[in-house]
Amino acid sequence: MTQSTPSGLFISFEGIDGAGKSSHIAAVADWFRAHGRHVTLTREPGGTPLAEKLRELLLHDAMDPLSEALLMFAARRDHVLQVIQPALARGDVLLCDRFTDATFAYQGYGRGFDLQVLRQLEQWVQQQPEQSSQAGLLEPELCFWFDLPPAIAAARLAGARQPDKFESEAEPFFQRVASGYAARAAQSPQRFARIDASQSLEQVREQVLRHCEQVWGQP
Ligand SMILES: Nc1ncnc2c1ncn2[C@@H]1O[C@H](COP(=O)(O)OP(=O)(O)OP(=O)(O)O)[C@@H](O)[C@H]1O
Ligand SMILES: Cc1cn([C@H]2C[C@H](O)[C@@H](COP(=O)(O)O)O2)c(=O)[nH]c1=O
Repeated sequence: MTQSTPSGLFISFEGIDGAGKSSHIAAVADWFRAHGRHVTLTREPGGTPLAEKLRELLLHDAMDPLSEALLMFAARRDHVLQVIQPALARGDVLLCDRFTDATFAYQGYGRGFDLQVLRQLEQWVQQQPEQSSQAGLLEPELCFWFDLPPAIAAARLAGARQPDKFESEAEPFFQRVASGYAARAAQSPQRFARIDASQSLEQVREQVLRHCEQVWGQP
């Protein structure tokens, strides 16, 4: 069950590396601020001092798929408790650069890690007490999914920055990750807004802001 607090709004941004999501989060933040909302901007893995330390390990150190999945969820647990739940309880719009859909796409589909184990970890980390007003699984109300063929993403990233462990993966890995996002979107179409990220920066921004207007722009 998707659950948000009465007034807090949880939105995530997803896609393969280089799909362009980070280029548009600030525009969404500005859109909500212009509509009178307080915005918390954060990211995964990361978002707290502990989770940022884990991010360094995750993005740069070789490890087996189980260690990678456990560290992703350990970072997430701290992030949920220290940042996400408090922000939603305050009624903020919380914009998160990646969340658990990334774990299913990268560790599940990309690495081939057991999806059932990921679902169990998700329950442990994101389940909120039944007796609380936010009972159910904590997850984004909406995920902006920046959909882009891996070959185009790779061309955009080439030379843009020093690649980390994930960005150094070859195209077949990103084909699997992309199929993971497509599968997640097919399973929960009401939670995903697919953005055609192959268009120009300006056109992509228009798609994203049009979606904001349609969903949250009405008085
Ligand atoms: N629509 C676009 N057209 C052309 N280039 C783009 C477009 N969107 C982003 N870029 C460029 O592609 C590169 C990757 O963009 P960005 O960092 O926003 O992607 P990302 O999805 O956040 O990647 P990552 O997840 O790896 O951090 C940047 O150099 C950015 O300027
Ligand atoms: C949350 C999360 C992230 N990842 C991967 C995906 C990216 O390659 C990096 C994060 O880098 P970004 O530039 O900040 O997007 O981490 C992952 O594999 N699993 C996850 O759950």
